[in-house]
Amino acid sequence: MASKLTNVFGSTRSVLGVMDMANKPLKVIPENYIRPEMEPSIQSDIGNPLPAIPIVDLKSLVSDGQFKRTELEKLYSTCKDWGFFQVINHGVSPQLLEKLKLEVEKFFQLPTEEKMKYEIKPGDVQGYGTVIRSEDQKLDWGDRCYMVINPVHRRKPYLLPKFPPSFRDTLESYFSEVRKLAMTLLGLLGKAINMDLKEVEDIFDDGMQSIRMTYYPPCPKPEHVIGLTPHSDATGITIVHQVNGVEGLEIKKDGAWIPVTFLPHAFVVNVGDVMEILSNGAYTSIEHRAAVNKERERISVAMFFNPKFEAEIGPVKSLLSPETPPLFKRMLMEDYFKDFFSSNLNGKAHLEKMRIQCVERDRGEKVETQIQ
Ligand SMILES: O=C(O)CCC(=O)C(=O)O
Ligand SMILES: [Fe+2]
Repeated sequence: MASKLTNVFGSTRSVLGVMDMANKPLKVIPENYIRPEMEPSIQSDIGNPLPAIPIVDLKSLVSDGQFKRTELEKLYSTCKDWGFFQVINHGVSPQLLEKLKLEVEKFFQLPTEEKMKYEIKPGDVQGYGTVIRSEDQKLDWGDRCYMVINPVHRRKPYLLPKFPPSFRDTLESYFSEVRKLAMTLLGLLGKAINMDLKEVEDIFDDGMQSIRMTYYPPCPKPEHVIGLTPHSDATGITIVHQVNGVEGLEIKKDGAWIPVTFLPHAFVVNVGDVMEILSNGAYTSIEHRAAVNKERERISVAMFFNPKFEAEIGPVKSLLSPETPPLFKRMLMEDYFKDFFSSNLNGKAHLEKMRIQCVERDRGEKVETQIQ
C-alpha cells in the first residue's frame, strides 16, 4: 500500500504492510527487502562468548537523592566506550510494562485498514508506515509507527489522540514514567562530565520527546533482510524496551556487529548524536540495527529524548576552552531534526555533517565564534 507525498522532508511516499506480507506463506522474499550489503554479525561459540553489555543499576548509583562517585565514573566510561548500556532498577513498574505489552500487541494486530488511519500523511514523517524517497529504496523488515509526543501542542491530532483509549492511557503513563527515568539519566550523564544540573535541565526540560514502535515479523530468510537499517539516533538519549522479550538488537563495536542480550525487565539505553555533540565528543553515539529471526515476531518501543525545538544544540559552553575547542557546529534543534528526517537512515552520516573539520578548526575563525 502506498501514497504519494511531497513535503518539507523531500518528495516521498509511504509504504506499510510487511506484516500482511509476512503473514502469508512466502516462498520468495521480494527483491526490495533483500539486503546483500549488510555485514553479518559475529556469533558466539564455545570459548568465545559475546561481550556482556554493561549494566547500570540505578539503585546503587543513586540513593536518597545522592549519587555514588565510583558508580558515576563507571557510567561515564560505559557511555564513552560503549555508548550503550542496560539499566536495571529503573523504577518503571512491571505492571505498567505488562499493560504496555498487551496494548502494543493489540495495536499491531489491528486490521490493516484500521492502522491505515494513522498512515504517514503527505508532508510528514510521523505516523504508521515507512517513508520512501526513491523507487529503488531498500526496505526494512518491520512495520513501525513514529510520532512526536512532546511538546503536547506538536502532537498530530490524527495520531495519538485518535488511538484506542486504553492504548492511549497506557502510553501516557509510560511516557511520563520513562521521562522521569530519562531526566535522571541525563542529569547523571551531565554530572559525570561536570555539566551542572541546571544546564542539563535548561536544555532538556519539556524537551522534544518522540516514540517509535516497531513490529518485526518473523522472516523465512532472516539473514537476507534487516529489521532496521544501521543508524545512530539523532537524540540526547534513547530508551528502548523489548516489549515481548525477543532479542534482535545489534550494535557496532570496534568495527564488528554484535548481537546483544539483555536481562529481563532491563531497558536498553543508548547515547544519541545530540549527546555526542553536547558533550563535545566526551560521549559517543552508537551505531545499531535490528535483526529479525525465523521463529518469532519481535516488538520494540523506543523513546527518544531531545532538547527542546527552540534550543541551540552544540557543545555546551562550560566544556569549551582554548585547549578543548568545539568539535561540532551549532544549530537549532528544530533545523537539526528537519535535516535528520530529510534523508534515510545511514549509519552516523548525519552526525558527521555536524563535525567541524580539522581544516576549519586549524583556520581558527570558526573556533573563536563557537567558544564564547
Ligand atoms: O528495535 C530495536 O531494538 C531498536 C529500535 C531503534 O533503534 C530505533 O527505533 O531507533
Ligand atoms: Fe535507534
